[in-house]
Amino acid sequence: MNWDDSTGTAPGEDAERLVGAEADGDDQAVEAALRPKELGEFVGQSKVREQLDLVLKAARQRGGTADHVLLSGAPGLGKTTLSMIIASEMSAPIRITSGPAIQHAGDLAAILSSLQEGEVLFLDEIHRMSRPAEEMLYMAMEDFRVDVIVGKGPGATAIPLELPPFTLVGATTRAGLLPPPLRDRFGFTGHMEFYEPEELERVIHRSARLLDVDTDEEGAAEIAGRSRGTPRIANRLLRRVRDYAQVKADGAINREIAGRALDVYEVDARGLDRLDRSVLGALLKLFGGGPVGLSTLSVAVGEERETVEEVAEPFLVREGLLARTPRGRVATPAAWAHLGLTPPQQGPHGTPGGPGQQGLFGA
Ligand SMILES: Nc1ncnc2c1ncn2[C@@H]1O[C@H](COP(=O)(O)OP(=O)(O)OP(=O)(O)O)[C@@H](O)[C@H]1O
Repeated sequence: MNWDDSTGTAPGEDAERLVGAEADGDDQAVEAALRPKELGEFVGQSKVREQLDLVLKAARQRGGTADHVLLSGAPGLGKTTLSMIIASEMSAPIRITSGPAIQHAGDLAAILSSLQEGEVLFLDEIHRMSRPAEEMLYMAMEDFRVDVIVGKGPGATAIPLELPPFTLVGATTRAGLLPPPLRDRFGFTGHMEFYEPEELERVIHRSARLLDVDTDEEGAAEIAGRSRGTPRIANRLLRRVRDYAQVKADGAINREIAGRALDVYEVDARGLDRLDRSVLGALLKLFGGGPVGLSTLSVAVGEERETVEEVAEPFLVREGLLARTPRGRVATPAAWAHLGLTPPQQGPHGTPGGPGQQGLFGA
């Protein structure tokens, strides 16, 4: 069986969902207020935190600039937050940009040449930078130098430009897409994992304090369980539950209020939303749990193939509810249990419905 642990999401579509991990406009305003400012305040990611703490302490003791840092992991796990903490721990200013914003090498040269000594340059979505900019970055990272090309064609000349030492913090959701020469130039790479429910509870309690919302232990646990391992989603759900508590109750959040609020928003106990449940529901009810081809499944739920594959499936796969196999999508026993359905009788070869079903629902 070919289990796929992809966590990539389609940025645009995911951002529109309450349980989407990408930031939406509403998040951006609040996130700044909720970001931890120091490494000690940053919840979870204990390995990355411990290792980064050493990198930063050592750099401070040497009175130098910290090594370049690469942070990889799914959206909303705290890469931007960590880059700001790196700058603050190094008492350095930070400049924030992203790969898609740097289309020409000249864009990058303009940023690099205006950096101050020790400054942190945060480059989000570093895997989406253009190739010429990427090549310029190699030299800047290694030698703190860039060649600025003046003129065009055969008369073009390269003018070397010295840069002050700086720390590049690159963030990527797809570390595998980075060319090895770029990856190798980072002194430290931290991989951000999804958060455990207890860690998300701490994030929620901290945010509730900052937002001045009364939340008890069980209320925080209820929200954490539906937050898909992601602090950004936890903070967003907390805000929606706060609204509900304010309008429908006395403003305080407990398990019952959190559960009722998130039921209104159609985020279930495991963090699945309407789209996830409709994909899973079709797989179980229409195709007996599969295997079924992606195209057939997409038509059945009335969604684009890409939406099912890139928006709904990664979380279903991660949760062990759906498997991508060479013969198509297959529901796991946990999927039947989650939707409260009984799987069909096991066939002689172990597949729900038996061998007669194989190949029935092609791509
Ligand atoms: N470890 C953490 N402790 C507390 N809050 C956190 C933590 N990680 C993230 N958050 C909160 O989650 C929100 C999203 O974090 P952040 O913007 O750093 O994620 P990101 O990984 O950079 O996302 P993207 O890849 O979409 O840019 C922020 O409001 C931040 O306060």
